[in-house]
Amino acid sequence: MMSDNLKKVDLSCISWKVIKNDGLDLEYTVPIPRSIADGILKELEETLTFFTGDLAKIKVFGKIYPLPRQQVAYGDPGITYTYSGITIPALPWPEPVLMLRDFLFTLKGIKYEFVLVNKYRNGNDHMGEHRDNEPDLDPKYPIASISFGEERP
Ligand SMILES: O=C(O)CCC(=O)C(=O)O
Repeated sequence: MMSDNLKKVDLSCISWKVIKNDGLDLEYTVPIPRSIADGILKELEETLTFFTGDLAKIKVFGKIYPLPRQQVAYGDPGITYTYSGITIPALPWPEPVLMLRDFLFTLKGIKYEFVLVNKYRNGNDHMGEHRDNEPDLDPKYPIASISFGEERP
């Protein structure tokens, strides 16, 4: 399994960059070598299936829209996440997503209990500008984001 290779990532080479601004406190790094990252993306593509039906719709100012991206959520049993007028259930962790959770624990010492996966199929899929200020999020813990695939221009 390609995600097993995360255990081989040399953590001593990782350098973090920091961006601090009004209301922004961000640390970022590119810790996964391209060859490993591409394999993990392939494994994710082969493993994950995305929400359909009502779970693939959002409500903005009372109006219902189809999501302009694909989405699925995983987490510990019983967790749900409510945002933009929908409540999504956490499905059981698939193996490659668990490996990424373990990788984040190794990197930051935080054991995340939930993940929202967003897939942007092409240049039309997107995520609007937003604040992650949902009541379900615990402000004591930072949000972690891992991106795979193409760079956006
Ligand atoms: O896909 C991304 O990295 C952005 C995700 C995001 O902003 C969110 O899920 O709230």
